[in-house]
Amino acid sequence: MERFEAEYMLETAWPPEKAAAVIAGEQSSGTFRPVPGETEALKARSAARVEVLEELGPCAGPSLPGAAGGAYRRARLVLSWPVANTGISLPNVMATVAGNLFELNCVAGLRLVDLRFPEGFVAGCPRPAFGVTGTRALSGVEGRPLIGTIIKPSIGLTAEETAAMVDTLCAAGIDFIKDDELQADGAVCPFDDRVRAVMAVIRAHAERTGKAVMYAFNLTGEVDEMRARHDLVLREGGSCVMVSANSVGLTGMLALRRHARLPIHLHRNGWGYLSRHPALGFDYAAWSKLWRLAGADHMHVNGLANKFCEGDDSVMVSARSLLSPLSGGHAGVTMPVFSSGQTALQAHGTWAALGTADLIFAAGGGIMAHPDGPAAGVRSLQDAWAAAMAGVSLAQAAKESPALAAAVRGFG
Ligand SMILES: O=C(O)[C@H](O)COP(=O)(O)O
Ligand SMILES: [Mg+2]
Repeated sequence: MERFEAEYMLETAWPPEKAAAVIAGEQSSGTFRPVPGETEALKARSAARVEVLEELGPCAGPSLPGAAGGAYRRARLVLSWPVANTGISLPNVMATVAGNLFELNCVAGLRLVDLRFPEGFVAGCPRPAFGVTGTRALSGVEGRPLIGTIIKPSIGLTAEETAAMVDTLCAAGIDFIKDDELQADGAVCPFDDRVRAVMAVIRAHAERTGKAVMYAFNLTGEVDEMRARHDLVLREGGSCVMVSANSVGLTGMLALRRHARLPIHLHRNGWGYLSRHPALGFDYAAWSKLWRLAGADHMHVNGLANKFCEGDDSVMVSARSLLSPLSGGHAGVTMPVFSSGQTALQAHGTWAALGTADLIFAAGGGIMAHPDGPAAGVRSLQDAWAAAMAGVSLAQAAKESPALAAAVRGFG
């Protein structure tokens, strides 16, 4: 019988084998007491199995409140479940691998670090329809990152003001623009008005230059709303939609994916409550796999020297995980979106650390707050990336690019 696996970092004061057995029981056929129907035959059919339990040594602990007391230690724990328990159902996999187990009192810390699915499960999920290749084809950008921005101020601009900003950005040669996650369908800038106003500008530039800038419209909402908003973007000639993962959940994402004819740009806002404590929640590689299986074409990974708490190494591990195949038979690559406090100053480091140009590099403040204005902001990012990929240092490139020189002065 095919099984899927979840790997955890477990912290407990209980004997680890006992804690592992309780977690496995709680997440499959068991509960706090044996119950009459829990026969050996049923357990053989449906119980979770402890595949690996490797003690990693003592720790100060407890990392989390409310845990049973004693001498705390850490262990690497791999559990498996029969696919028959959930079927090919990502919402139910989520309840299984990341459900009640986090609040068991034998758990002093628990972090989901990886998920592994059999080929048949991966094949049965929708997966990204566009990924890197499809995004490049639609945006016409090859051989370098898509240079992008987030409309700022995030919220408060009208549809017409947003379109005017898009006009400036298109004239400056930007590749990609997105709504902020706070801008969806509010009274000041209704979704439909924004799409119509922005797309008129994008189409006008495309007629002139032959290049249609990719705009990720934030359609986050209820399922019917998201479908209708997607259809409007498609009718207006748009090439991308954006959704907030944690707001719509896997079910909302799957409904959108099954309907969508455009790339889905997945914003991970809320990631902090899922990951910020190192002994709780998810590693990005595990969490993002569920969204990749659900069909995310682009996913956020922060960026080097970002404005949040995440360190550079973690950012790069996340980005590389998106570019790694989902399984032997299905690449399902999702394009990493570097966004959060990015400016022209992080291009060299990003290129050196990632070693591929298959990314979207999105700077909101880094373009809008450029000392010489948004058009110079776009230019500074273009010049920084061209220099980085040509092996020209930032200092050298800044001598030849006034926009880059101003970025170094303004953001350095
Ligand atoms: O939604 C995003 O990605 C952020 O708002 C990034 O904005 P910033 O580039 O100004 O940090
Ligand atoms: Mg934002």
